[in-house]
Amino acid sequence: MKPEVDYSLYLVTDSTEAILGNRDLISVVEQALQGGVTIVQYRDKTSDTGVLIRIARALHEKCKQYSIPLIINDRVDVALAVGCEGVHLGQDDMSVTDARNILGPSKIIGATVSSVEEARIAVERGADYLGIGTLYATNTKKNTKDIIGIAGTRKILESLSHPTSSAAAKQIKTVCIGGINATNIQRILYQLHYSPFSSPSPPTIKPISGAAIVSAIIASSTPKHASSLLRSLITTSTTHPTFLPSNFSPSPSLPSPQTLLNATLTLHKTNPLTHNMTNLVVQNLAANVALNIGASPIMSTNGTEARDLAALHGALVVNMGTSTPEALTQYKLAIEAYNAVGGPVILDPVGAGATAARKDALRFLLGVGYFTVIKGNESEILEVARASHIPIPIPIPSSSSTTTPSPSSSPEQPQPQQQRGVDSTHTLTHPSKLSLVKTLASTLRCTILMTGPTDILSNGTTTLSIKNGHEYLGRVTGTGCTLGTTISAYLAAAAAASSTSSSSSPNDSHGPESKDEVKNIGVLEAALASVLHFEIAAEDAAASLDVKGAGSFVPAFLDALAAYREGVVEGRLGEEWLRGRMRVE
Ligand SMILES: Nc1ncnc2c1ncn2[C@@H]1O[C@H](COP(=O)(O)OP(=O)(O)OP(=O)(O)O)[C@@H](O)[C@H]1O
Ligand SMILES: Cc1ncsc1CCO
Repeated sequence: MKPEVDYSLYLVTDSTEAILGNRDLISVVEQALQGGVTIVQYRDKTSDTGVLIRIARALHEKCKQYSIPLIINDRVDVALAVGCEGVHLGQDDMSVTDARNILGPSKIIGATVSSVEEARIAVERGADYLGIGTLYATNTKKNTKDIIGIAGTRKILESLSHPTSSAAAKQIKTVCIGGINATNIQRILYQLHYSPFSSPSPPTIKPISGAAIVSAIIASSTPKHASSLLRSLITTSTTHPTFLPSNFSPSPSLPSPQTLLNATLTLHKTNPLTHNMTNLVVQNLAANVALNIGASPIMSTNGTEARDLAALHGALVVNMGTSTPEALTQYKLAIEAYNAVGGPVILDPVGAGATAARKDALRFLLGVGYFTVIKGNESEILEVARASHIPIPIPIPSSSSTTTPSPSSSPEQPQPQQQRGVDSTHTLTHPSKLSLVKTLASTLRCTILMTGPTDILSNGTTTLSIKNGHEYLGRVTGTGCTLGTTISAYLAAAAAASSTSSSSSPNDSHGPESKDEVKNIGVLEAALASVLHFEIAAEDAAASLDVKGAGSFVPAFLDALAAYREGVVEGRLGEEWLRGRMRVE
């Protein structure tokens, strides 16, 4: 009988100097077993057969003491010699069929796959589980060909659970591998719908069964502690992962005007901190926008103070506008600090499609942590989609546009234009934008806002088009960036209000009376409320008699942002008014 295996914390060993150092592998694995790894794979690509068998035998003895299965990488002969529970085969190793013939039906056979086709073949040949990857580049694996990210892994999981897939595909166990550690494991499992139970949720995707870890345990100076930390992170990831703000809930439909007004009242009442790691161009404007909407801004690019700031229940904006290699390490510290306490984090990948350095920076940041909201103009969101391995829609053919094919483009298909600076190109049809934003949101399990004359907002379930705003916004630099600040303030307020009693407030006002109303302000509601505050204020400012152009628009806009908040707080701007002003569908 094949043993029932718990794949949730799958340890893969590495005996190389860079990872294991001069420590004894058996003792490191024993500590990992004490910490709670649920399955062990002995992976050693260099030792001679005699050494492999000796170490495998010793590892098997230890694993048996903890009733944990031992799998041998590649070497079916070694697995046979020691009589352990199974083998793991790479694409260049013996085929699953041959291994099954040699080992028989009772042994566990796993296969590495990095595409839907490889997964299909491994299932057909009778593999028990799939090692899907590489998720992220690591020091030991930098080959970008195999790096498939969250979207590539999800594509494989989706194919396995497709209605037309075989029963074996639906039942097969799966683990993800590549660059997984304590800072990212919850986000990865969340984005891959980890479930210790086999019922798929949502039904379109088969949940991942576990995560394979190499250096986060083997290279750790305290493998027992590293393993037990990972184990507890896996366990809590099924209830509420730490990085999710407390008000996170997938909203089913268009939020009501009253909920949106409540979001503004909550912002006024909580006066939240908005921590901006933003570009040099917009520092001052962003701080002034924050003050006028009713938030408390701090502009800080020093990642070492992020933990202290994250404890103040604010939100973080990471804006790549003028970032440097050094800035990226500071962003990482800050994102980790906010993720650790469930503080909302907004990513604004400014100019992400313009240069190789920005493309790399975006890929780095997407691997660092969870973003509650990712906002950007069309070019920037297209680059987020590329970085997330999501197919790019075909742009509107334009005889006047000089399209620059991207490296991945097929010769026949026009590709969206290369972003020239921080400004956006406008090449997609509205339906393509809707579909892209929705797919991106559901793949990354976050909220995406694509700005432009019509903004598109989606949490993967509800997708909205927002037609408010004024063309002056497009003629003032950094309005997209300051919209990011505005969103952060609304998210922080909604998260703080949902986790504390609505009675504790620094400002007196007619705030939302019932705690339930506050609880209804999820991420989508807060994001929509912030966009409407920003854009209706822009419309009001542009209509002011003193405004003659983009220059005089800026001070009037700050005034209008404050006037909007005051109007809502004083009850002059109510439900009917907002219903008449919002152009959302
Ligand atoms: N023509 C327009 N009509 C109405 N609103 C607009 C128009 N152009 C931009 N906006 C609004 O301006 C804000 C910023 O969006 P935009 O797409 O210009 O951001 P961005 O390119 O990231 O800006 P920046 O890089 O200058 O910060 C959004 O609220 C958007 O709705
Ligand atoms: C102009 C500009 N350059 C880098 S950031 C920025 C502000 C608008 O995004």
